[in-house]
This record gives sequence, structure tokens and C-alpha cells, in this order.
Amino acid sequence: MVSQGLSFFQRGYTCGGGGNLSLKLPDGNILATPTGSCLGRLVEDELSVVTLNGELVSGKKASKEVGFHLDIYRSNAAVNAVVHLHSTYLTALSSIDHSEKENVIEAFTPYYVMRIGKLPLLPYFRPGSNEIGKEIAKYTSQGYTAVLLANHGPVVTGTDFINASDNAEELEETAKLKFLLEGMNVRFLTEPEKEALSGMKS
Ligand SMILES: O=C(CO)COP(=O)(O)O
Repeated sequence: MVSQGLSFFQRGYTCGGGGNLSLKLPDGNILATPTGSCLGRLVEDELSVVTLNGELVSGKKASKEVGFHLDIYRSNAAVNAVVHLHSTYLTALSSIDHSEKENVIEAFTPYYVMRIGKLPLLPYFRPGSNEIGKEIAKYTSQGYTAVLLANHGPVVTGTDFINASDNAEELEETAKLKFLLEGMNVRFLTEPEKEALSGMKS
């Protein structure tokens, strides 16, 4: 978790004190990043261990968002890790329109389809509020890998910590593609145009 946090930070997936990470330990407790910590400067001994009910077992006080991490674990036994980032492109996308939506990114690559598929946008909630977890759990209980919190950022799950981290990166890259393609105002060729082009072969 310490090295992956540093990797996220160094590659610009998060900055300052934004974001939080967690994973399920073999004994069923949850290892989480402490509140106020920078993902690029995590200290192994300071990481929080909490029970599934949120009681602190060891380390520093857990992230103020640990409640939604726990709601996610309780909603779906297949989830073993949760990554929450304030990554640039997804946070930008989360800030365009606040109304709840079933999906805010269309797929551009098969990898996105395999890892994420659909990205629901949830309404804005104050960070740390109890309501967030219940709203996220409505989706994770149905097998959704990720949701986007309005004016905040993505919450991504995985079968293990590496899987959740890779899912989060794929999602951010897809958001980047969306802005690149839409920013260029790309219009792909229609079928008649493709045919016209293929007629240009000598
Ligand atoms: O990303 C954050 C809130 O959404 C940071 O909060 P924490 O430092 O408590 O984890």
C-alpha cells in the first residue's frame, strides 16, 4: 500500500492529502490509510487497522471516508480492496453535471469494458458523510467496479489491491481519452465516407 500510494502520487493520480486506500486483511480486518495522510508519504507503522464495524485496532485514526470503504466491503464479499482518488480527469468529469446518472463514460477500449464497463455518477455528498457509503453500496452490491462521486472523484474496487489499483488507472485513462477525443471535437467517419475513402485505392 505504501509503495502503490507513492506510485499514484508520483504519477499525478493524486496530490496533497487527497484520496484514500484500503484492503481486506487475511483476518477480516481492514487496513486503511490514516486521515490527513498524503498517499505519496504513507508510513507502514501508521496505517490504520479497523474492524468491519469501524473500531480502530491499531495505527492512526483512519480516513474520514473509511465508513464508505466498510459499506462497500459489507455490500459485496468479492471486494477485497478499495481505491479512492481525486485524479484530474475523473474529478473534472465529476464536476460537469451533478445529476445522478447511470453511466458517464462510454467505452473506447476493450480493457475498459473488461475492468469497469459502466460508471454511475452519484450526487454530491460532503466528504466523510454517512450517506455516501449507502449510495455507493447500491452499486457495488450489484457488481459495479466503480462509481464517480459528483464534485469529488472516483471510488474503485477490486478483487485485491493490485486489481483495484489497475482498475482505477484504467478508469482515469479512459476519462483522459474522453476529454482528448471530445476536446478535439472528433467526428469519426460514417460508413459512406469510409466507402468513399476505400474507393481511392489505386
Ligand atoms: O480524499 C479525502 C476525502 O475524500 C481525504 O480524506 P482523508 O484524509 O480523511 O482520507
